[in-house]
Amino acid sequence: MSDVAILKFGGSTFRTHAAYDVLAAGLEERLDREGRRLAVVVSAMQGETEQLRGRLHEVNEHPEDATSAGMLATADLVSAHLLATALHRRGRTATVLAGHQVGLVTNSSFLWARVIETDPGPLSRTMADHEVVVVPGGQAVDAQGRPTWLGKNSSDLSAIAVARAVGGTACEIHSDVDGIYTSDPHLVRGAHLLPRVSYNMAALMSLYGAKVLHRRAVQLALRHGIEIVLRYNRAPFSRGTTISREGDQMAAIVFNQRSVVLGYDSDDAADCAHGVFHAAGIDTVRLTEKPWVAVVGGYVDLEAVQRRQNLTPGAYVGVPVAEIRGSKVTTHIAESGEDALHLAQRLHDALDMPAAQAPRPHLAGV
Ligand SMILES: Nc1ncnc2c1ncn2[C@@H]1O[C@H](COP(=O)(O)OP(=O)(O)O)[C@@H](O)[C@H]1O
Ligand SMILES: N[C@@H](CC(=O)OP(=O)(O)O)C(=O)O
Repeated sequence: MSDVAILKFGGSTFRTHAAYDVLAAGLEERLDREGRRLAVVVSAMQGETEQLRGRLHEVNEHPEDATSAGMLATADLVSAHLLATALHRRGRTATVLAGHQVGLVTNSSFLWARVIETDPGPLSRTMADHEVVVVPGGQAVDAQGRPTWLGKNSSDLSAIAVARAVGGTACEIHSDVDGIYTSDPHLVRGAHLLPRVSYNMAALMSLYGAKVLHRRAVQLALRHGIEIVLRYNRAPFSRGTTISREGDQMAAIVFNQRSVVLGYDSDDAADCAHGVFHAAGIDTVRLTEKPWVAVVGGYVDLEAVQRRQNLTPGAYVGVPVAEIRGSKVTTHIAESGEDALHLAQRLHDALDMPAAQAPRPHLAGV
């Protein structure tokens, strides 16, 4: 289906209900201009997924993963229907393909599910008689048809999976930034746009917590040769970064104030914890300087995971801030999320300095 454009709009696009009509107008303009059909993956309205998580935890502090998956994924479904109805109001043909309809089958790791099978049939049949097919991000089902969630911020991954299913060679990801910057442009002064980034570098940045793109989405795009184009989420949807096999040499400071480093008594214990988190689908980095593991991006009920997996709980060490120069990564540790911000700013200010003059690695507790 080469006449389909695949677009993803993140939660930052939907801050109000009026935003759905604004986006519908933008999509309409594109339909008229290009004549191509659109597969549009949308995220929940900003903050809605976490609101649902809060409601769930009010009723049960430790809900079962299958329940959380079923509940959290509904936020994106609501968003998909709001966009479809905004398009209908403009007289366009649009429909929603939810997780149980879209053809993505995952394993039964309900909250961090991995796609094991993609059936292109539902999308191609539905695209044949609709101008726009809207897909809620993050939703899928396991082999028994039970709802699964691809994880926090996983709409990017859904978008690449949709691109793959429709045979697309590019996927356009829209957000409140027009691309990947040398650090989070909302938090670090002087961060600048990187126009061409390689898959490997984008994956490395998201592994260390750059929220702009989901790590597994980048890996899936690399595997299937799908170019990722990052764009701003308001008309004229300016294009900032292209991710493909080629990218410029670059340096960046990556952090997420929700990430934590956990410390263990021995390297073996740290290796074991890393393996267990990894098997559960949770993004972690084994920091080799010490028996430490960085759990990246937050939104993990660490207490519950450690208890269920029979893991000795790791001790809080701090918040990781990664300095990436080419393929070399130095992880600095800040004492808190607030400190991580200051450390990131200092490291970013020093990015253009020769390595010898740059600040030495800062390891908390060392
Ligand atoms: N290196 C980076 N480049 C660009 N944005 C970044 C980077 N690191 C973190 N971000 C953050 O990622 C955010 C976009 O991701 P996200 O909040 O998930 O958006 P969306 O809701 O549109 O998917 C930006 O608002 C920005 O603050
Ligand atoms: N419901 C998802 C939506 C998502 O992927 O968000 P975004 O595209 O805004 O990162 C979440 O909050 O995790």
